[in-house]
Amino acid sequence: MTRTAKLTIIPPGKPLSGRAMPPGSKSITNRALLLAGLAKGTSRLTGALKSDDTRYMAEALRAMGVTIDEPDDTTFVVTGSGRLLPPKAPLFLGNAGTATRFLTAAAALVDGTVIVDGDEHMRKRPIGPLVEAMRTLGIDVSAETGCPPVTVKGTGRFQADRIRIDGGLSSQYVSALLMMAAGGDRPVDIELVGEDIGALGYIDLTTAAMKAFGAKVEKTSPVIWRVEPTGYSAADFIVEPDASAATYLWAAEVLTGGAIDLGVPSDTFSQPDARAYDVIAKFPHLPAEIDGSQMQDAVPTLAVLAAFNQTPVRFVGIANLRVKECDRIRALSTGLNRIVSGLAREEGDDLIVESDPALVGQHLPAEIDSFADHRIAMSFALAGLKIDGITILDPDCVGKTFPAYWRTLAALGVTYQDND
Ligand SMILES: O=C(O)C1=C[C@@H](OP(=O)(O)O)[C@@H](O)[C@H](O)C1
Ligand SMILES: C=C(OP(=O)(O)O)C(=O)O
Repeated sequence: MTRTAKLTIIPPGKPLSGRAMPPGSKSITNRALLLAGLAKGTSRLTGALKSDDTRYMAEALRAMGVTIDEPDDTTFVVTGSGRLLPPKAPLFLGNAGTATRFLTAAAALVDGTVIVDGDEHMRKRPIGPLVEAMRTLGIDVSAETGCPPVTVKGTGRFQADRIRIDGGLSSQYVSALLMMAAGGDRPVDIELVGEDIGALGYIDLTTAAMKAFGAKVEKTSPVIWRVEPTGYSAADFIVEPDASAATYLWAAEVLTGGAIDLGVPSDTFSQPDARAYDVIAKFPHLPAEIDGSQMQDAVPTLAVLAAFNQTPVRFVGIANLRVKECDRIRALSTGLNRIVSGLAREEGDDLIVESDPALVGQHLPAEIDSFADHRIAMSFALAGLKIDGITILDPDCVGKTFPAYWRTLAALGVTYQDND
């Protein structure tokens, strides 16, 4: 299939209203796929996301002997043998952080060699802290550059009472070790070390998914989780809609003064990004400072929204946005300044957005580089709802987590000029 090079958004000139469902959660789908793959028996995952990131996870599990059927667009039927087998070739995981980090740790449960690799973007995303933590358990694992590819020469077992991990760069390292730990042969304490961790809510998602697949995990202190060596049992599991995807729809609603029914109340999500709802609801009076540390994937949405706010907004607690699919702080400041020079600036790892409500209705032709990052493409599309001339480069990159994004906006009344 050929990729669309660019897409220009035509401001709808009216409130966006109607029904628009976000897809299933990427974070929860990739946890459930792995846990179902580690279990013995058949699990049925419904409401799941089918996108690049979850396809990479499913393909990797198939390469390790798991049977995965896909009876419809939102269901995976996963049959595991209780063991992952060594794959014949390196696992290629694109730029899926969850799949890459989770499978690196799970590879320790394989008796044989697993090479975990990704695309050129993933090969720049750090995995050193996870690799180091695994090494302290005597697992033979190496990542020459501190980023993928990672080679794990597992024996199917590991010896550990305690694993210390710094989750400052990515909470996914912690989630990966927690999910691995239930496959051990004695109880393990996973202890967070280091100053800070990105969204702790992702750890809660992990422990909730583990419990749904029969694991016993308990938080014994603010920084320690005890995992019992239960392994996993097959389960039927419902994946909730994706809260990060929901942020674009919530923002589209307030920006256009519309009424979009997502089919799911904002307070029923268990994912960290649902916190963004209350912030978005304050528009056009967003706070002067927004701490993005506990809702990181919502920051691009909030930053583009901030451009239309009554007053400037400083985003803090977002340093690890520099090691996501791209350097998101740079991508946001670059894109906003392309619309109007001076609209955003970086101060260390903070992003300051100089709001300008008068942007609305202007003709400001700007080509926005997505940097192959779905969230940059999806958030700048919001600017195109109010400014004439916004063109998103590489719009197909939304396929990472929200393949129906452009169609979803179209169903609400947004039209495009296809530049190809
Ligand atoms: O655990 C997860 O599902 C995720 C954790 C976050 O990443 P980091 O932990 O790397 O910050 C988030 O940005 C990512 O989209 C999904
Ligand atoms: C950071 C993200 O993804 P991941 O780390 O799972 O690649 C994201 O989806 O915004």
